[in-house]
Amino acid sequence: MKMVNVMNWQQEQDRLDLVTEKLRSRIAELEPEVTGLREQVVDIRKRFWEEVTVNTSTDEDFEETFYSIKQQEALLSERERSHRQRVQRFKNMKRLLPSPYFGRMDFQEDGLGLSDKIYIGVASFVDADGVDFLVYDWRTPIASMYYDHSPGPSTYETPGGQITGEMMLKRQYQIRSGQLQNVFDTSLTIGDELLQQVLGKGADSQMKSIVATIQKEQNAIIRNDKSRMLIVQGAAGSGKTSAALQRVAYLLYKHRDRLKADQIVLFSPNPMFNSYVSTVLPELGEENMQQTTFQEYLAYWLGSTMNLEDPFEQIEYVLTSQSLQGYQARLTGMQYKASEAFLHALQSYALWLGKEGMLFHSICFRDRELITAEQMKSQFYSYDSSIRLANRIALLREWLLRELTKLERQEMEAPWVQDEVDYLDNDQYAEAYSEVLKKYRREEAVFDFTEQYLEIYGDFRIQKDGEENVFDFSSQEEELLRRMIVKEHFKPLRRDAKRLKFIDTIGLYEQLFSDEATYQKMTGENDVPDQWLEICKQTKEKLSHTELFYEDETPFLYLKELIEGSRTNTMVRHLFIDEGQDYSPFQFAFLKQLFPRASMTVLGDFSQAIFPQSTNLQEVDSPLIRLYGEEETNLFRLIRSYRSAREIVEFTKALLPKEEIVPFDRGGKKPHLLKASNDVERVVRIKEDLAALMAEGLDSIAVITKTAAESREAYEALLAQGGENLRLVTKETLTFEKGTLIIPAYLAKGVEFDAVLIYDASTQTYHRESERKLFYTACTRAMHRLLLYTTGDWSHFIQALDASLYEVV
Ligand SMILES: Nc1ncnc2c1ncn2[C@@H]1O[C@H](COP(=O)(O)OP(=O)(O)OP(=O)(O)O)[C@@H](O)[C@H]1O
Repeated sequence: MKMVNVMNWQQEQDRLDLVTEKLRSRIAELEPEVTGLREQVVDIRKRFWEEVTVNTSTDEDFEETFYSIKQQEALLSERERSHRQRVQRFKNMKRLLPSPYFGRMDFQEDGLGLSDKIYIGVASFVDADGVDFLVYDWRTPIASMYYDHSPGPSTYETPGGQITGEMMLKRQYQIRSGQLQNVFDTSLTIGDELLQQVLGKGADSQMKSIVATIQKEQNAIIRNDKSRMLIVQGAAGSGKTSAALQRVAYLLYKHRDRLKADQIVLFSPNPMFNSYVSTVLPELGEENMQQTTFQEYLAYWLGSTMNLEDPFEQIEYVLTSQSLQGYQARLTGMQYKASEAFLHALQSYALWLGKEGMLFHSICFRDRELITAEQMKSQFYSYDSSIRLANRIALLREWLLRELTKLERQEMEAPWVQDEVDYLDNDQYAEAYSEVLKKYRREEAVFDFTEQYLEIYGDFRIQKDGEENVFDFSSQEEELLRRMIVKEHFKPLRRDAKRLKFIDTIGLYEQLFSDEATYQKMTGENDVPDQWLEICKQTKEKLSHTELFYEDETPFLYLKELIEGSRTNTMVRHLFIDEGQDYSPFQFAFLKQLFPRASMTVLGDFSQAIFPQSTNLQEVDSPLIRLYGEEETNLFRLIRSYRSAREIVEFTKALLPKEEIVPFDRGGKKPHLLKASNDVERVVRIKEDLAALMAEGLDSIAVITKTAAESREAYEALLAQGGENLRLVTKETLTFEKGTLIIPAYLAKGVEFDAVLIYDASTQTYHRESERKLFYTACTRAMHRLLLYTTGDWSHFIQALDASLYEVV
């Protein structure tokens, strides 16, 4: 690091003052205009019809009116567009004002004499002449050089080709309220002083933008716009989430004329994470993308008819139910149901169903089968087998609706209808009649009804004209009423038919889990997993209660869509999947199908794969690479870890077999190991440590446990010892707040804390190889301090470490 000398400092402050002044005066200049524009637009809207001549008496007049309206419309939308742009510019200037830029580079382009001073900030600011860029937006092509190069020969890409030249100077600034706080000149060997400062700070309840200190390897990810699929395998704390959010902002800028924030979707690991990252984009002056979780999607489509297990219940089972019967089979089932093999099995199964084996629910009415499952089946297989399954289902639906209409007509004669009519006393009768009338007028059946009514009313008139007393008004009215009654009763049948409820999806999914030979016949799959029959038994047992295991939910929905026709969302253009290692190959294939027009960015860390259905992101034959093919896929690896102090990274890195992770050089304290002789002593110790950490100024602390039950136990034990201001985090927790949290490791994914206390690092708790990654994930949440506790023997993951990596206290 080299601090700039006093003379340069003064020059920089003078330049800053100048830019600040220009910003101020432009803001003052624009303010009335921006407000004026808004009023103008409102005004045009209000007077829209006053301004157009509405005259349609002749063709010519009509044409004139038409053009007059068109003209008004064009004027209005032009005003609106320019209004929007101006407001955006105005907002950008206001955002720039306190800290107009964070970087500068002096660049001499080859072949040009003078070097340019390029200042970089969160938005562009052009001088009044409209030519001179006082500040460049960090997303402009030239600004890329700032992140990619140190002083020396440099290049950057523009739409017109590559520009080369010499970077003479690279400078970083910290500016607050228009005052220079720090100025650093950087070079390759000196490193990133600003980053040192930023990383030394405390954790926040909201993620921050990293725009001022984006690293070269992150910049490549942020700006890569070439491939359909971008995969980032990055160590814990290497900035995957940060880079993803910067990438969203970059894409919104680069494609601002055609891409809107709601065309980008981020899949997050849990709802709390949504709140954690929600301020980054607004901080960068962009609107937030859509955020969701995969579970939310499943719940939307399946939640109303089935009881769904969520991924956290699934992981609790994996972590706590080893001793239960059938545990191993369920685990094997989880893996199989997550695989591409099972996806292919379902595809083949759907083809098989095209020929035989479809299952339907009979349509029943008043304890009678109106249309039997067998009738539907034979109707279904009477359609040409070359028609796609989903299209044949659509044909069957049409057929059913027609059949229902016929049956409805027949049903009018049924005695129960007459009973129902008779049952009405006079008042009720009149009331029901007018109710029925009103209702049918309101609803879609109105045309249908009017037709019927006219039919009857017409008859009445004809008869009335001819023979005065023959007409029996009440019998006609009764007939109408009978029709209405039947129609009302048939409504749910029609609605269910429209919604394809006649397909026995549960039965079809259940049917798959038959003995090996049948499974092979239906799917063509020769390999079934071990303990197949036990897997079948468990799955069926769950289905019999209209429940689904988490691992069955995506396959179930997929099968449903293979039969009914798949849903697609063509509006979404970019999909971001964070914690990508926790999604199954099956889920990825599903997402690809769901968003056919979207590019995908998948970020993850296989070392943090804590769910049994995980996907390895970077293996040569990873299903993820196969998803769009190698040609369409770019794989990036991030190995530098920014989150934790060096000592913590060295400790956590050693927990993994051979993971390449390079700590960012920020010193701290070694992890502390504390062994207590019993639970009470441990909790008392934790309470004291919490107080000491807070006294050090660390205000975001997490006590991390393995399971939800352990979290509750820790929470209660701490409360019993007089612990204060503790917050127990469960899967229902929606917001992320500062303070002291008690949280299971799987919910702490993706977030970070000043200090992490591992509540129980004993060998009983972290023992199995599959728990190594969970333990690693928990420890890597720590930025500045990591403390581990036990009352028994240390986990053998710790025992295997070199003693120099920690301090026993
Ligand atoms: N270039 C950078 N400049 C400043 N801070 C950075 C940079 N890159 C990463 N960080 C910081 O490092 C921390 C970890 O970043 P982030 O959460 O994005 O990592 P991650 O790879 O998603 O981590 P994990 O997989 O462990 O959840 C954050 O505090 C982030 O602000």
